[in-house]
Amino acid sequence: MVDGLTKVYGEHRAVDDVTFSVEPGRVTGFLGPNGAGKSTTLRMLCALTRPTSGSALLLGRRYEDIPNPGRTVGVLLDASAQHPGRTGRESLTLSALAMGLDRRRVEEMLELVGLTPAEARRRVGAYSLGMRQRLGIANALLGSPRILLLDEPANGLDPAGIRWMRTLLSDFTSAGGAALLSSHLLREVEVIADDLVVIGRGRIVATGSKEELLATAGTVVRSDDDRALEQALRAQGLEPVPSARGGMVVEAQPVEVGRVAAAHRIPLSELRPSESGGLEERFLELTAADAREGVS
Ligand SMILES: Nc1ncnc2c1ncn2[C@@H]1O[C@H](COP(=O)(O)OP(=O)(O)OP(=O)(O)O)[C@@H](O)[C@H]1O
Repeated sequence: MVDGLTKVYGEHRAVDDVTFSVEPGRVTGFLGPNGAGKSTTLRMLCALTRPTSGSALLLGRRYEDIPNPGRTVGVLLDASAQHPGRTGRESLTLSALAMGLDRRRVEEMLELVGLTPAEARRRVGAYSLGMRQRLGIANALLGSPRILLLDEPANGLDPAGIRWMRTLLSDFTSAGGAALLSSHLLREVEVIADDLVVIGRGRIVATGSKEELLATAGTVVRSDDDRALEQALRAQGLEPVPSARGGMVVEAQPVEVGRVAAAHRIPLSELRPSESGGLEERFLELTAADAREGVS
């Protein structure tokens, strides 16, 4: 779906050779720290930003080549961008008319996202962020699309709202839909997504099923001299990644890491399998280097 996608702003590679696909029947979480390139990627997918190179296809076609795109792909990029002067119902009705849909669909969607008739009569300008997100999701689902692209849809939702969204998306994917949703919060995505695409500084850092990424065996190691240990590990062909919590993470068994440290007489203060911290630890490790470089 996204192949070699790149967006360069001046000298800055906001999205750098990004390749991934979103499978039907699955919710794919697009995870990365602020500024990682998530929104730019989503904007390129729906033709709001022109790629510098690479391609972004939806069911084999570019967004701009899809006739009546709302019936193929539902998009929510910025819930706050909805017209503040219109009521929720007006906003959905206009979209329904533009897509050639029956007005009854508007009522169905209002009900689906839990906006009451009284709320639907209020102007969007008076909505809370959570209500705007619900309205935005209703808008995205209006045309019964097969693909959903949602940028930070859980923003503004409380924990109950996030559970609601999980159910909604799981109904969508059970019917064969493919959903891509971005988030900078691992906790949100962990609850909702089946697959993960992790991005940092415009580049893909990891992709796979949530379980796969959780299960990736690794070792957390900390020593008196991390620099020397890092060099020793690299000399063995290993690739230690500095951890956000100090020390480093290595894709190898603890015993293997321990042997390298012993051979170089480097005292260790910590040596353990990394799975314990789950995806969070992995996310922090994967993005630690990006975050640090971003600060300097
Ligand atoms: N129109 C633009 N002109 C110049 N730089 C841009 C433009 N749009 C985005 N960028 C830069 O591209 C990088 C990626 O931004 P993007 O909004 O895609 O990140 P993000 O992962 O969605 O983060 P956030 O969650 O903060 O929105 C950032 O460094 C941003 O400053």
